[in-house]
Amino acid sequence: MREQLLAAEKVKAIEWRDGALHLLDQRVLPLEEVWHAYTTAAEVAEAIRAMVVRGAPAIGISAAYGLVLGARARLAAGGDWKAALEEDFQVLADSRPTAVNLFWALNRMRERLERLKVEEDPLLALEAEALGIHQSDREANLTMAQLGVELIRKHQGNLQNLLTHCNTGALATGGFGTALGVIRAAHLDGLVERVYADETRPWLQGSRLTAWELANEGVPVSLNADSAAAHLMKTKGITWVIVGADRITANGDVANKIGTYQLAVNAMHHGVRFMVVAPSSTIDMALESGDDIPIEERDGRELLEVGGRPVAAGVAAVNPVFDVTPADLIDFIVTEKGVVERPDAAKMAQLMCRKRLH
Ligand SMILES: CSC[C@@H](O)[C@@H](O)C(=O)COP(=O)(O)O
Repeated sequence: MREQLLAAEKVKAIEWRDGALHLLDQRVLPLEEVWHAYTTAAEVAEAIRAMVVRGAPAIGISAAYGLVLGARARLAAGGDWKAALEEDFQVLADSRPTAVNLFWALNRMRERLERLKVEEDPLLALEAEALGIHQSDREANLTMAQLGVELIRKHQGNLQNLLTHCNTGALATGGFGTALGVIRAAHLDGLVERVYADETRPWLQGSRLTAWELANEGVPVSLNADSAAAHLMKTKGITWVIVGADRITANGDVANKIGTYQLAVNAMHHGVRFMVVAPSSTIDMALESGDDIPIEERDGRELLEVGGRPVAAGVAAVNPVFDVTPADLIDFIVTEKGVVERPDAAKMAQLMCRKRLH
């Protein structure tokens, strides 16, 4: 199946070429396909903050390349370039708070920096590390897609109606996708009747990105208002909710796009299985539980305006863009190291001791 999945890898959102980071602008999809080139760490940080690039793994990969750009400028400036590079680490780390992949990738870059030997070219070494982070995410996607499909096949063999939230596909990762990777692979395996894609207010990752990715591949997809999910679970024979994650804590709690928590509550009520798909770079064993995860709050204008026009003038808005699903509402966490069923602290610790499966 791996070969089949590789052949199906079409859309890319991140490219490193000619010494620059090229990002497909996710703010204007699907109406326009616009690429921007970035040549400084500060520009990459701003692209992450403004959500030109988004999705936990994609943010981490972009930050790693951003650090390479920072190192290039600091080396050219001479002097104590490693000390000066700390500013770039900081500006990239400050771009978004919730997805731990960002900090994981920056830590990996820092570790590589600390391991530099005198005879090594620092820039080549850091570039190789960033490329390695990108490639390993791509491979993790393929492994998770296979594991997720096996789970679906094991639990129900016939055609499935699946529901997903936000965008977790090629646009959000270095390769095939996490949750959407499982869904795409399930479709290739002939297991999908229909995918219900939550529109994912307020930023509309579902309408603008997930529906686009699935429609491009001929996957039968229907877009629905987020608030329709419980009704659809009751009336449309949905068997799985499949979502990604931005941070998973040591006890198996999962932070993901706002609205995920209510999906999990509803899935439990309706006997619908709940699968979280995320690479181990999304797991933060330093945090005991989801209560410790910093939840990003974005500008209220995302709610108060539509296309720049006010729709609810004169009131305040509260706009947390992630929520935390408690571990006891989750049936499976699928990672490239294996699957955890009914996650808890002991099972998460065991998972993290395992090697990657491929
Ligand atoms: C593979 S992506 C997993 C998550 O990052 C995704 O579900 C999500 O919440 C993305 O949020 P976003 O605000 O679009 O960056």
